[in-house]
Amino acid sequence: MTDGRASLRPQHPVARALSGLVDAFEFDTVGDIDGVELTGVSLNSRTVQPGDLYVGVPGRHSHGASFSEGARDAGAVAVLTDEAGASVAAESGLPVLVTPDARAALGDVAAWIHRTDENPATLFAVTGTNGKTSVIYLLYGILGQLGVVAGLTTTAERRIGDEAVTSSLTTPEASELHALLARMREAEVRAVGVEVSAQALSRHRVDGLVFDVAGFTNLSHDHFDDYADFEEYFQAKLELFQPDRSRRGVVTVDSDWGRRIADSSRIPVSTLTSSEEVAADWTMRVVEESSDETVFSLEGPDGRSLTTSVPLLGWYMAANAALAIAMLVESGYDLDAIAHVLERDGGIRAYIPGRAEQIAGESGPRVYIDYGHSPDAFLNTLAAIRKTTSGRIIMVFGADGDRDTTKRHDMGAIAARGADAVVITDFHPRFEDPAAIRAALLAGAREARPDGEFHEIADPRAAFRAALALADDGDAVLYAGPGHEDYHEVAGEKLPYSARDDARLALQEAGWL
Ligand SMILES: CC(=O)N[C@H]1[C@@H](OP(=O)(O)OP(=O)(O)OC[C@H]2O[C@@H](n3ccc(=O)[nH]c3=O)[C@H](O)[C@@H]2O)O[C@H](CO)[C@@H](O)[C@@H]1O[C@H](C)C(=O)N[C@@H](C)C(=O)N[C@H](CCC(=O)O)C(=O)O
Ligand SMILES: Nc1ncnc2c1ncn2[C@@H]1O[C@H](COP(=O)(O)OP(=O)(O)OP(=O)(O)O)[C@@H](O)[C@H]1O
Repeated sequence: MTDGRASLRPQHPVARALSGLVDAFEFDTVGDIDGVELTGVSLNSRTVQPGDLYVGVPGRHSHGASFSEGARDAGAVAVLTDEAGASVAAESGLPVLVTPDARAALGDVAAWIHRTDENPATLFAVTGTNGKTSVIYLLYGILGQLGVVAGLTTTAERRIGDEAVTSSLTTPEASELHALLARMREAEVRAVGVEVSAQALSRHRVDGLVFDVAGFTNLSHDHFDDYADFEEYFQAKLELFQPDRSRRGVVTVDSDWGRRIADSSRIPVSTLTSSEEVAADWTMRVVEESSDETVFSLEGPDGRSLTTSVPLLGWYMAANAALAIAMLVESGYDLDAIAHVLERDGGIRAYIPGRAEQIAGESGPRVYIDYGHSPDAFLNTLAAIRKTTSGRIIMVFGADGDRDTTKRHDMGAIAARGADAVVITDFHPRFEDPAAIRAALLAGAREARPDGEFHEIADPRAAFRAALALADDGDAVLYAGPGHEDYHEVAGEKLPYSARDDARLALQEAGWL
């Protein structure tokens, strides 16, 4: 990983001969490959471990091949790169394998080194703009209730049973993903949930795998820094629903994007809806909503159904849970068996770190820490809180620096319309001017609601305390953006900051907790 966070690798890797890799992939070579044994693979010199193949690919800032000497010093035994990187890689003295596009080769190479095609677990993938992490945790929770040893990888963490490491990327690079799957196999994991971003599909991160079931949540405005427009973003997601990526799919068809995925996919697809107006194979209906639980029913294609609950706020969490259940059934689990364990346990058991996570005392306002950072996420979370709140909603949020700037206006506008008071603060300004980011959000808010109550407080700790001071018993404070994260990124530095911990502290200071 790029920021030095830990990754999970197999503890007992079985070495494979470099010459075998060269034969299997017909790579050109520079230097002597005989007798070299591989136990791992890394895309980053800073995470190389002894016995690794270091893969040097061109990046935005540099060509990875230029870090070959560092990789060698860390224990790499060979380098895989492209023509442009070959001569600089050879200066390391390591044997060099050459291929036209090393990133495109990485997934299959990592699968070969880690033998991830041998005795694979059932693989679930989820994509969509919002809800991916939530669906993966819900899948993981239900699998646990079914007694299945499961693993997951999401924006928040990579997890095998009680062992977890914090994620940097949403979807790991292929080198890390195959190592994780190999480690999971050692732990006898039989089902794995993988959160798949559009960027992962565009950048070969899930190459070398075919998912058993892929799920689609929704598509809305996000990542227009990486994709020119909706169509390009959609095409990236659509790739997951093709035979080289997945065997079957479950697609939420509540939007035209979902309908297009279902129509354009070349794998067998079941459809799912939460809307009264849409016909689909699976139908989810909300039965009852409260601040910390949503009861729903789900009817399947054969008329069988279940009614259960998810310990989370919002119709969309019921939709996410319905997608998880439909994916399990598509992979071969029996709906009645799922219904049985959910009834036994009084509903789905799942904890999703930092997604509408509630922090509240006996009295005082309910505080939600959320990861929503797109206009559609704001819209849904605010609507769900409104339904279950008798008092006012105070919303605190900022916007990512150096990421899609085109969504800021809508984020401000939706917050202004959906909340009673808004506190705009800093959220990972990165290398941008934080005041300019806040100004863009404020402009959207003021335009949508000229008479709205808006506060601008740069420091997130002070902003949250100001929001709390505006709230009373029966009110809700929504802090959208930081979710599970434990840092605040400013000018290339990750400063320690956990919104969840700080919210607890602020509630204590205010005498609410
Ligand atoms: C913009 C982008 O895609 N950047 C990715 C890219 O970095 P880069 O092009 O800046 O790399 P570089 O610094 O030029 O270095 C080139 C190569 O040299 C290697 N290197 C570099 C320095 C060094 O000391 N040693 C070394 O080996 C790097 O690992 C890289 O392979 O290559 C890196 C290594 O593969 C990625 O980690 C990095 O993802 C960054 C962190 C990123 O944020 N990507 C975003 C766009 C992303 O993928 N986001 C989605 C989020 C989706 C969602 O929100 O839903 C995701 O899946 O996480
Ligand atoms: N099905 C859904 N439809 C719309 N909004 C949703 C849905 N599920 C979750 N959200 C909203 O999106 C936010 C992010 O949820 P989640 O982390 O599960 O999505 P994600 O797709 O993993 O996002 P990211 O890729 O940024 O991690 C939630 O906090 C909530 O506000």
